[in-house]
Amino acid sequence: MQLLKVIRALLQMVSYRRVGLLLMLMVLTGITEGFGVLLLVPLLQSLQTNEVSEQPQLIEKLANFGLHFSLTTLMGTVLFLIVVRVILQYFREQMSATMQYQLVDTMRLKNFSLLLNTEWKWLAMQSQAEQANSLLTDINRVGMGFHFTLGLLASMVTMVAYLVVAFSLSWPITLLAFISGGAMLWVLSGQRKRALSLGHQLGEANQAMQSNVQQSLAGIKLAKILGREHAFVERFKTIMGTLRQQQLNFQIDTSLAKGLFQIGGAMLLIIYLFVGLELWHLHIAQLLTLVIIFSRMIPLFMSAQQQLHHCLHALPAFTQAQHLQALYQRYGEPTAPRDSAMVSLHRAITFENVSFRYDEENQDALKHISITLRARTTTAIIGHSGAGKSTLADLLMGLLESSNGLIRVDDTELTGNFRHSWRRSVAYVPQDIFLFNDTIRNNLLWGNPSASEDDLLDALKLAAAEFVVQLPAQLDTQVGDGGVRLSGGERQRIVLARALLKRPALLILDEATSALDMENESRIREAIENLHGHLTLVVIGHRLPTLEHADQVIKLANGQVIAQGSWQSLRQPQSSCE
Ligand SMILES: Nc1ncnc2c1ncn2[C@@H]1O[C@H](COP(=O)(O)OP(=O)(O)OP(=O)(O)O)[C@@H](O)[C@H]1O
Repeated sequence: MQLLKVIRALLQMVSYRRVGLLLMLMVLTGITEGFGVLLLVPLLQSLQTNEVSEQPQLIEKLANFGLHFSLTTLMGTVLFLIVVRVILQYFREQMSATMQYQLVDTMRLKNFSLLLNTEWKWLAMQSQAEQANSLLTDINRVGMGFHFTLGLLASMVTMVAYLVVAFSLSWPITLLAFISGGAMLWVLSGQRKRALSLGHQLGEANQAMQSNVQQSLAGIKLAKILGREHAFVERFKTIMGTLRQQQLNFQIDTSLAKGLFQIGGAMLLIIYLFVGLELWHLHIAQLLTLVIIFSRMIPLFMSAQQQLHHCLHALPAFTQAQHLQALYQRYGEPTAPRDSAMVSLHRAITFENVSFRYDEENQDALKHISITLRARTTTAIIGHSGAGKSTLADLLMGLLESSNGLIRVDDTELTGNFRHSWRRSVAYVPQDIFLFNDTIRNNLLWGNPSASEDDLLDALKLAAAEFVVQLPAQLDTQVGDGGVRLSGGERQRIVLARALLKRPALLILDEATSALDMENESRIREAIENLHGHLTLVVIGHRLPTLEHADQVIKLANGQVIAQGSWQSLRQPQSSCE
């Protein structure tokens, strides 16, 4: 029942016209297959007697329409039908594959877009491995499941064609075959349930593998330093073993079902032959054709059984993808207007008694914050780890929405659709530098695709990153994966240049100098000084080289503002920072 619902949902995702056309191709293939087999009766008779004598009812009916079969026309027609069937099958398979990829792309694109549109508050707490596994592995499994579903449909249509022909030859034997085949399916129903549960287990094992690979890659440097590579390899081996065992279990289960079906099928064929010849005294040509039909139906039945196994196996992957899709929709933001204009900041950003809490179980991460950040001034936010600095930055950017209190950009409340427009007008240099494995030029253009060569060079200069023009390939230097070919300080300055290219109304530098040596720190300080007075700047950190230049310093502790003012006023002994 669940499978039928899923098939309906899947078919809705691909074009109905294609589904209709595919079904038509399946039916046509079934008809040519059935008719070709039916012609075997007179063909077998003629081989025995050298003339076409007694014919099946269906063929006799065709004779009423003036269609007569001689031995040569019979042979020619059988051959013609085989060719037609092969051509139809070719188109059917092409179409199934196209539909499978169309489905995978549609699901993947939809889930990926919805994921990107979720509220940061929710997204920040999700497992990245789970999302990656669903987008990559699970949706691929759904595609495979869909492929097998279409195969199952095709097998069923062909079986119906065979059954019609078999009924027209001898309905009692066909009924017997139908009932015994059904009984065999019933006997194997336990195996189908096992396929479903193996599907669940395989999904979990895949996710564990994905998460392990991601974590190992992220921690590879640390593992090398600590000499713990073997620990990663051992963990990888354990998860790989589990995954392999799940796959093997499924394979064993499928082979077992296949073997049982083959033995059962052979036994049934012998029973049909005996009953047909001894009890119902059927004509040998009819009986032979029936045997041909049933012996073709047995592998068809078997592959239908296996296709059903594969469909059931893919079912949990579909359920998981749908479950995540529902979550993405539930925690989605209102759709961002694509062409919303950049917002300018003229007077100030104000927080009025703002509090924020990540979830009900936790305490407020920020409590009763009332601050003002005047346009084109520099504000430094300081405080110990966990004080709430990054949360405050996320609220400033409109990434998070306050749980209580009001945030205003000039006179506009930072809520609803305005949050999207505001986010586009803000630039952010995070603690964890993010660079694409591409050239410096393309990394910069990501900040502003329409920037000219001069804009790029100006931004690099402002960010104290002129070193780029000294490089042999200059802007076309490849930065490597995550920017590994550059030093930490160089990466940070390129990211700063990229942020500046956007010409933001507000620029936030989060721990911009935390990992830098003295020389690089002074370069960043130089960059920040360059920017002072040109745009609204917020600098966050534990240790700040720019405090003297900040127009105001806000000190946070336990989510509250405990001191606020100029650097000089905060340097008094009772309010010392760091
Ligand atoms: N995604 C999250 N889910 C739940 N709680 C969070 C989340 N992010 C931060 N917190 C909590 O909010 C509080 C403030 O964290 P925040 O990251 O803003 O501090 P911070 O001052 O930026 O710290 P650091 O300097 O270490 O980055 C902390 O108690 C932290 O545990």
